[in-house]
Amino acid sequence: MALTWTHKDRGEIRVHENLEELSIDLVDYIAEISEASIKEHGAFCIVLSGGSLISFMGKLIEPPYDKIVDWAKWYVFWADERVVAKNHDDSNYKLAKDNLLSKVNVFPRHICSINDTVSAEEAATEYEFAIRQMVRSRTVAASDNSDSPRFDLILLGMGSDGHVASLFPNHPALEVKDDWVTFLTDSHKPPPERITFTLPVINSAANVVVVATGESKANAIHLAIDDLPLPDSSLSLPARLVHPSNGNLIWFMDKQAGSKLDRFKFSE
Ligand SMILES: O=C(O)[C@H](O)[C@@H](O)[C@H](O)[C@H](O)COP(=O)(O)O
Repeated sequence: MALTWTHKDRGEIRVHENLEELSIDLVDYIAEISEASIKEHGAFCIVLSGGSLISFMGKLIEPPYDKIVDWAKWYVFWADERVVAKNHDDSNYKLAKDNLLSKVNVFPRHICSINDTVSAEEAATEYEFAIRQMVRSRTVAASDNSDSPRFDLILLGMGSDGHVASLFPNHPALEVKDDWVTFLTDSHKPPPERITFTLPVINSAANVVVVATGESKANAIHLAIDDLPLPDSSLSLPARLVHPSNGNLIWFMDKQAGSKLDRFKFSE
């Protein structure tokens, strides 16, 4: 059974016994938000990331989800992408396509991925333009209080350095406010060229999920969730800057990633 609680300003925290339990809870949650979004506005705009997250979504292609999810209403985006060809093993698009999207009935025209034939800068500009068109046509909702899209669900992984999407500690991309999508040519993790959603876009979503597993994430999880002064500025821990202004934030983790949370220290 997951241990679940709500932190006063860091959202809901779900600590799972093991990865199997985490993955069942995650797909249940995705299916629930999908259904609610489709009921509310006729579409489900979901944003994916790379890394192990996609493997935790694997149960979506199995019964009962394969049949109960209304795949035809899904619109799929990425919070970040490596600027490589779509058939390259580093591509987040390829990862999701091979393991999820090719196995369910999402319409190819509802999949909004980057142009892999242009530079990182051009790919970021084109991707933002495509999303702006979808906000204009109301496929993607608009935020009520800022110039941002309001995605139904943004799914983020987290690195052991606390990076989310391709927003790395102390990188200038963290400070971009006016663009929805920005680009990097010096990513702290290879490959160096990437595009990423900016913080205002992440923080305008209706629901944001951060998934973190394994002991290597325990320190970053502790710093991102517990009330601690950070060693330097908050820009040193991107996950701490995930804070939806008018939406829900849920942290899905296993007990190894949660092992340094104050909650467990105090209950020992
Ligand atoms: O673009 C990338 O380099 C990865 O997608 C990366 O951002 C990943 O999401 C996190 O590092 C968490 O990855 P894991 O969940 O696999 O540890």
